[in-house]
Amino acid sequence: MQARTMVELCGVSKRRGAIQALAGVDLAVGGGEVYALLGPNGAGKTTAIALMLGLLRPDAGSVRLFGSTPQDLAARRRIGVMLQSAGLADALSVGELLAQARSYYPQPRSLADIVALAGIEPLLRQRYERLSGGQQRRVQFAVALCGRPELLFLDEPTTGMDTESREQFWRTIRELVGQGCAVLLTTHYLEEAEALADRVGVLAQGRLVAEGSIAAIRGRVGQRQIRCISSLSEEQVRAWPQVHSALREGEWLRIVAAEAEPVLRSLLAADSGLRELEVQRAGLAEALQTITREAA
Ligand SMILES: Nc1ncnc2c1ncn2[C@@H]1O[C@H](COP(=O)(O)OP(=O)(O)OP(=O)(O)O)[C@@H](O)[C@H]1O
Repeated sequence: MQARTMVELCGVSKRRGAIQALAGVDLAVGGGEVYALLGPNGAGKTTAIALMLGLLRPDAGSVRLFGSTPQDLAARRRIGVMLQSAGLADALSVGELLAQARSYYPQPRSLADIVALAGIEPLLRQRYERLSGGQQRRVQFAVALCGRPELLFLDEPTTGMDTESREQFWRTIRELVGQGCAVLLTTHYLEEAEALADRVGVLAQGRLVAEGSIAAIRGRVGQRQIRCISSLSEEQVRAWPQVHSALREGEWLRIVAAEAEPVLRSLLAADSGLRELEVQRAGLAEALQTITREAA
């Protein structure tokens, strides 16, 4: 449990139609923390957010938002939300949308600050429905910032944004986090999780199957990939301790091993003609694939 818990799911289960969308999930986001919820399509990420926002109620377990129920108005005033479906009034201009969103809060963020943080100055007079998908995402972000949220929910926030917009978005998130804002983020862009998240939770088929820092998640899959040009046979290498697999691709030998060093020693001792030796850690993508495959 984090200090100053902002939102938490305790033993939460939720069915959606015939699907067990979440099963016994415990998860908490602490003050000033960026928590990235990752997992394949249908893993339950959006369902988890909908429960935290009080849009759905759990079948079992409990949901707390700032220590209250998510339906509590005072708790809801402390959050900002950017969902996959925005539900903004299409025919309004961006300026009108922001005026409307700011009017919901007793002490809204200034328009100038919102516009600068979201980078939407050139869009203010345009009608929302005429904006591109990436521009609409930026406006949705601006709307989420209107109430000076202490906790931001961002469900796949940068889908459709170009590289520059995405990087500006990341800089803004870091600035807000620097001011003490916490973030619950879902994303399919692993570089986004790597750029922003203090902690990662991995959902697979409704269960939280791994949780920790990016380094810890990567470390759960401690495998090393070794690549070299060698005349050794796959069979010979496979017989060595620590080696999970060895595969020949033309003159290249590709080895996956639990630990690199003993395999490297054996390779160098067995093949004096060995060249182009490369060793890599499993990346976050490989780690997530392995974790979700093992969970299945
Ligand atoms: N309204 C609904 N009615 C029935 N089943 C639903 C409904 N919404 C979601 N589901 C099912 O619940 C499961 C979890 O869906 P959810 O949207 O939470 O996944 P997700 O991890 O957010 O996926 P994605 O990465 O595609 O956004 C899926 O199997 C989905 O088909």
